[in-house]
Amino acid sequence: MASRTRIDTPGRNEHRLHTVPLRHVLGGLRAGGPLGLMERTGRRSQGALTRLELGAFRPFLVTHPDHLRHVLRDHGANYRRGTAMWKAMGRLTGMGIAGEGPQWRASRELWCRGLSGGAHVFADGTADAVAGAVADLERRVAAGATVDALTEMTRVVLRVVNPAFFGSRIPQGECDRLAAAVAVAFDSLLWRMALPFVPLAVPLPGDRAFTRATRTVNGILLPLIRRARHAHHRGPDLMSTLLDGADADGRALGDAHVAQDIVAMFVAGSESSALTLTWAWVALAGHADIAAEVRREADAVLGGGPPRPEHARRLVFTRRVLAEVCRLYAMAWAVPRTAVAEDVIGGVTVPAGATLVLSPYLTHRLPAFWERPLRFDPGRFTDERVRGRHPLAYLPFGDGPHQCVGQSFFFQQAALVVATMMSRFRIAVPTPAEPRAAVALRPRSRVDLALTPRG
Ligand code: HEM
Repeated sequence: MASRTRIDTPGRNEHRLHTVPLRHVLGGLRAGGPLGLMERTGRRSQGALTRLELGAFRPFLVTHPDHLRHVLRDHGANYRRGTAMWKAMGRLTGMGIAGEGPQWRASRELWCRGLSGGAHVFADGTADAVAGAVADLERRVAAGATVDALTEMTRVVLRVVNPAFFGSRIPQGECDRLAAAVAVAFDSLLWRMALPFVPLAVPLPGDRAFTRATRTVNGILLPLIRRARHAHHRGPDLMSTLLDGADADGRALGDAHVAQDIVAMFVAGSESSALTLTWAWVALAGHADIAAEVRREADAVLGGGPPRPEHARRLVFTRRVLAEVCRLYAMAWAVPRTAVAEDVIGGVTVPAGATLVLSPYLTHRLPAFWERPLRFDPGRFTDERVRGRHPLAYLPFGDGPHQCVGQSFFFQQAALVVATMMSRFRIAVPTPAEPRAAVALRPRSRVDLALTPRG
């Protein structure tokens, strides 16, 4: 399918360029869509730097852990976010945590401080939110009924977000309305992402929906921020951390900066968490022995009672299961970067301005780093096996300066969600689910969960 244009060190995939001509790109897309094309290309290139020939647009696909270390760590300053996707997203998420430069750094420091301190400060809120969401579900479903996995996981995630982000300052209904509006605004940017050269003055599909949705977002967030700013008492929640923090010039963050950072958090954190939890049910349904082990651990740790913050740390096997879900269903299947200056990666010249697409999804399937990569095996995440692996062979949360700030928050809430659900329900997924590549890795069709309360 593909041809090799240059071989610097024969037999060593990290030192050659692999090219995929346009007709093969189109053939691959027709046969299996974007994800099918990626999987086919990944199998052929086996970690070699790959150039996809798409006419005028010729991105490099980067999957080898050594190359990822080069781009994300060793020469990270040369690879920035300035791709069309990030530029379009900037209209929604601003130039704080979702940007680059000094304002991004100031925002990042605040979010890291809030989330690392928060892991214990708002952990009670997280555990209570999980308990409440699962109890609601128990009340709503009749034995054997099926529910939409993604809808239910989104509901749980948003219950957790409210105390963590807002100190439960807004009613849950408003938090859900905010999340829905952020999702609509984000989806409406698709045309602007695809056609970044079209000026804003020229209307594109999605523009009106974007304006309406951002009006809703601001209508909910800005009054909330103003009230919190003038309140006498502020809590340990993330919005308070932002309000008490300073920007790159040492000034308090403005209302718009705080609002855009919160929107960025919804975009980065909510859907990815809900989707990963959805994939966890798909994976467990296909592996009865692993599911039984998760249930045994849930019963032993929770003891039939509600989840508590300290349980998250003790759910060791469940966390390994989640780590393996993040490997096989890497939400951020493609992470774009732009090269600022010309560079050489593994002997291959990458020109200034080139687009690079890093693909954790493909890296996680490289047989040179993962034995039987398609097998679901949480045993890959024992401390010993993690230590024995290339540090960049596993990067569902990215790496380098922009590495995810919500990783430990995700594992904490997700472990509690899985354990609480397992201790309350017998869970089946009646129809197998396959992934498709949208901005995140989504199921091709609705994933049903058949739930039977355990009594
Ligand atoms: C399964 C869940 C999640 C996955 C797979 C995930 C994945 C990622 C990845 C791959 C990146 C790096 C993007 C890049 O390099 O351009 C990232 C960044 C980020 N994530 Fe997550 N994430 C998850 C959950 C969360 C949560 C729960 C939050 C917030 C509470 C969050 C907030 C962020 C933020 C703010 C960034 C940007 C950091 C920066 O640019 O400095 N993520 N995430």
